[in-house]
Amino acid sequence: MSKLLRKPNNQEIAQGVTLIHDVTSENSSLEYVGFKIIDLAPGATYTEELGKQECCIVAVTGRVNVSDREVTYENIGTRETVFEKQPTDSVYVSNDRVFEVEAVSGARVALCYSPSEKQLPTRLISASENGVEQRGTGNNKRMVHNILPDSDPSANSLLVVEVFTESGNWSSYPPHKHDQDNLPEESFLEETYYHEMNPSQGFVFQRVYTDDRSLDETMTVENGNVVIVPVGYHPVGVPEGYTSYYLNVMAGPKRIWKFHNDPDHEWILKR
Ligand SMILES: O=C[C@H](O)[C@@H](O)[C@H](O)CC(=O)O
Repeated sequence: MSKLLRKPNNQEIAQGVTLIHDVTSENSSLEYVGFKIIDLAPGATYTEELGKQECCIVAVTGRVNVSDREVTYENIGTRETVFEKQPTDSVYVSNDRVFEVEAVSGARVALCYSPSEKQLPTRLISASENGVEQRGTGNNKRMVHNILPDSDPSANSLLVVEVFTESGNWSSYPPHKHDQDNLPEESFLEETYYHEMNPSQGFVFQRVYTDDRSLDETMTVENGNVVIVPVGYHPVGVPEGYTSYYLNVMAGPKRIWKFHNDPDHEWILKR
């Protein structure tokens, strides 16, 4: 199995708290992005103390209360399944803070991390603030919810977005990359993909590859899998009959999303 593909790992870490994914710089080649998925039973609480990291807490499904022990955001979250396709609520918590997530209902929560030195205010990013984009044409259409885009100054290095791709369509396509710290041409952002499919037995194909093909992995990605994108192009293809969801976390030396399309396939955009 590719080292870029992570399957769900249901590890109960506290009463009613199950760790599904935990991508760190210790167990991956990533230096900027960290990512967790936790499932919380009703009434269960997850607490974490942040060092020099910031965290975007995304209520993927279900409802939670989020506190940094100074302010509490109650009953956040908007959906029982991501395939309701409506934006959800998130909370940004900066470095050197503690946060607590308490489940109001059964909940799945994404914890999206990146480096942070300058403590910024804790902030609710309400569903209504998500910028919704219909991106692409033909069989390249997808819907994007911008949760924490580079246009939002709330964070120091973190970018968070979720993407819905319908049956028979492609996303992150034409293939693009952002693995060079070479602005204004391109920024360097590591990335993680947390994938879900509807119906849940579905799969998508995701390729992660570099111009010189020193990295070239094509993965069958199933519901609940994570794909790690340290470098390279990273297109996703969705088979007929299924809807794809993924949550992206990006971070790098500069908080700018400036990607470079694969020149072999950029003609797609010029039809
Ligand atoms: O670089 C960003 C990620 O690859 C996705 O969020 C991608 O941009 C989604 C898309 O445009 O299809």
